[in-house]
Amino acid sequence: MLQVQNVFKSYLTPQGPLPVLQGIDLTLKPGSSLALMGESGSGKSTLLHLIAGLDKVDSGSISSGEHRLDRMNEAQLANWRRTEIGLVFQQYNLIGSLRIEDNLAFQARLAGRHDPRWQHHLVQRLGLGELLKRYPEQLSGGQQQRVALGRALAAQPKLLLADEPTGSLDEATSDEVLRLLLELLDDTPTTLLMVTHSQRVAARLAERVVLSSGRLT
Ligand SMILES: Nc1ncnc2c1ncn2[C@@H]1O[C@H](COP(=O)(O)OP(=O)(O)OP(=O)(O)O)[C@@H](O)[C@H]1O
Repeated sequence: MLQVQNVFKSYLTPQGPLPVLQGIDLTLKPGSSLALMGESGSGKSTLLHLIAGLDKVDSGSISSGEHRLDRMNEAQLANWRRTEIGLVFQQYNLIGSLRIEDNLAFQARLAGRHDPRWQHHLVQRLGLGELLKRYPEQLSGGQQQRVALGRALAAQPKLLLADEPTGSLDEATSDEVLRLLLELLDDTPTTLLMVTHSQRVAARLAERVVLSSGRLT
């Protein structure tokens, strides 16, 4: 279970501190799925980055079991990202110099959890079997995003953080990618936190929260 408690975060700007998160409370149960919505600039990516351990809170706590992210040093945060977090972005972020099969295995290898049988299962479920020897630039956007999902899930993360994962896809492709993701998550204890601007996408997840004026509603 991931718990965010009373989290505040500001950025320093030339005009002074810009308060972005002003008392965020959030609980993510294992296996749950939550859509994080809110206007552009409301702080959705900021919150995702804090949970991913890519940035630090000003105050408040983020905890997962006995792990306290807000008390981790850089090496511990790097380990948190490597072993517990799967990240998926709007722009796929595959490694251009690696074939699809090696992109898929990349994070699982880093996490020390490469499991050929689980990867094979993901390849089958995501329909990537014909594409394994290709490079990312030889794939469509929807295909690349399926690889990015496979890469994130291959490492069997506790938490999958997805920042507008269907934002670059047309409606039909977006629906297909989301369907595959939700089906795959049914087979795992992985929790999904997804930033989306789309009500259609948000409606497919179990829960929805909106970030506004630094707070969740
Ligand atoms: N590194 C930074 N330094 C200064 N200000 C920042 C930084 N990162 C983000 N901000 C500001 O913090 C606010 C929240 O940004 P954030 O990217 O979290 O919003 P968002 O809700 O994800 O937006 P979008 O939907 O447009 O992606 C914005 O006003 C943004 O300009």
